[in-house]
Order: sequence, then structure tokens, then C-alpha cells
Amino acid sequence: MIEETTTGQIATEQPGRTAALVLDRASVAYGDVPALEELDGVVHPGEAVALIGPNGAGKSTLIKALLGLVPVVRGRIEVLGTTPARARRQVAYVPQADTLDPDFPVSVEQVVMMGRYRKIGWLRRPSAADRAEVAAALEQVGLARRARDRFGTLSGGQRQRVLLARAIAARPRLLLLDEPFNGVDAVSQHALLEAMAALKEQGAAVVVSTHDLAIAHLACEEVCLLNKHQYGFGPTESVLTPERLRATYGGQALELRGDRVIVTRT
Ligand SMILES: Nc1ncnc2c1ncn2[C@@H]1O[C@H](COP(=O)(O)OP(=O)(O)OP(=O)(O)O)[C@@H](O)[C@H]1O
Repeated sequence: MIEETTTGQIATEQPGRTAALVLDRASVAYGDVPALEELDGVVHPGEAVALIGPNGAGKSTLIKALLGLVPVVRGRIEVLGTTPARARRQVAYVPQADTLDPDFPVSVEQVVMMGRYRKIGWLRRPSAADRAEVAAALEQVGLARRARDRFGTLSGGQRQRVLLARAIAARPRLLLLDEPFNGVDAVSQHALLEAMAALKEQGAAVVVSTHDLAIAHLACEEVCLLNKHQYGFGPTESVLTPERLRATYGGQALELRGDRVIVTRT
């Protein structure tokens, strides 16, 4: 199927190749209240898409819809060739680190092992292979030496990396990241980007919501500009323009400072 998106970009579902994600005139609602309308776009395995838009634009809502947690009321969302709910076992989600209680008494490696439980089953003991996956995932985010430390003793950026390691250990085909770079220092940001790149190389697709345009340029082949409606979906270089960003951010006074979108007044 080939169709023209609202941006004029050509979105293609290629025959014989299962797209990681297909949005086809998809609308999403909380009860009677529409949250996102008429989204169109395709993301292929090994690619990343950045979700960009102001606060309340619906970025987290789209991520929840990809997890099957918010219903599609019109159109279609396909994840890994099936419905979001059916694809759920092959999708990993990294929430914002500050949504987890840092006082929860678990070690870093126990948090990462949680990523294996869907494969292990909750009643079986982790095998040596599971422990090796956990060690490799921690290595990938640069925290191998913190494995035995208590999760709550790590910095916010390090905790975010642990949550990414948990997702990596699940060996997902689609990774969803909700603003993973918020309040994260340069070392953690670098580690997150490296781990994201490694996952893409292994063929996983990535959806990442961010306010940081540098991340979109550095790590994402595609961007999706959102503010209840879609203001663009397609290759980063052609879609991420100041004009489209201004349209996406609507009446808000917007400054593009280097690679960050700064909303100066709402
Ligand atoms: N559980 C819910 N029930 C009803 N409305 C909701 C719910 N969660 C979010 N919304 C509404 O949906 C809209 C989109 O919110 P969402 O959290 O997806 O935005 P966002 O782009 O992720 O924002 P931010 O950048 O601030 O995280 C908002 O108007 C919000 O109030």
C-alpha cells in the first residue's frame, strides 16, 4: 500500500516486509474525548521516529495507544503486523524515570531481570542465560559495575539507563521511550543514544518522545510532529523545519535555541 500522508511525504508499507508500526488515519480517544486525530505514517524495523510536540500534544497518548492501553476509535494502528494488544509481548516501554519509586528496595540487576520475566515466566528461576542477558544489557548502558547497587542510590540519568537496560533485556522488536532525555546529564544521554543505536542495529524499531531536536537529528530517521493532529510525519531532514515546528506549537511563542524548542509564553 502506498499513500500520501498529510505532509505530502510518501509513506509506504512495503510488500513482504512487516512494518514495525503503521498509522492509517488513526484516531485515539479517552472515552468521548478525542486526543489524537487522523494520524498517518509508517516506521520500519531498524528505524527510529521522534514524537515532537508541545505539552499536552498527545505524545504519551500515542505511546499508550501503541501499547494497546488507549483505544483506536477510527482508522487503524498496526504494531509488528498485528493489533497493539497482540503485539504487546514484543514491545518494551521505558517510562520517565521519575515515575518509579526510587525507594523500592531492589538492586539494579533485579530491575533489569524484570525485563526477562515475560520470557522466563514469573515462577521459573532465571537461568545462566537470563543472567548473561542482564549483564550484557547493563554493559550496553555502561552500568555493569553498578549491578549489585540499590536502584534508588543511582542518579536520575542512571536510573533511566537501568530502565533502558530492562527494555533491552526483553529483546523487543519495538521500543517505546517517553521523554528519556529529560533531566539527564551528558554521560547518560550518550549512553542512552548508544544503546538505542545498538537496538536499531539488531533490527528493533524505536519510538521516542522528546523536546530535544538534536536527538531527533542524531538518532531518528523519521519525525512525527503532533498537536492533537499531525503536522508532519516523514524523514527528519525534510519534516523538521522551523515552519512546521511553529505550526505544531500553534499560538505558543516559540524560540528555537540551538537544537531545543523553547516555549517562551503559552
Ligand atoms: N487518562 C486520561 N484521561 C483523559 N484525558 C487524558 C488522559 N491522559 C491524558 N489526557 C489528555 O490527553 C491530552 C494529551 O496528553 P498527553 O499526556 O498524551 O500529552 P503529551 O504530549 O505527552 O504531553 P507532555 O509533553 O506534557 O508529557 C491532554 O489534553 C491530556 O489532558
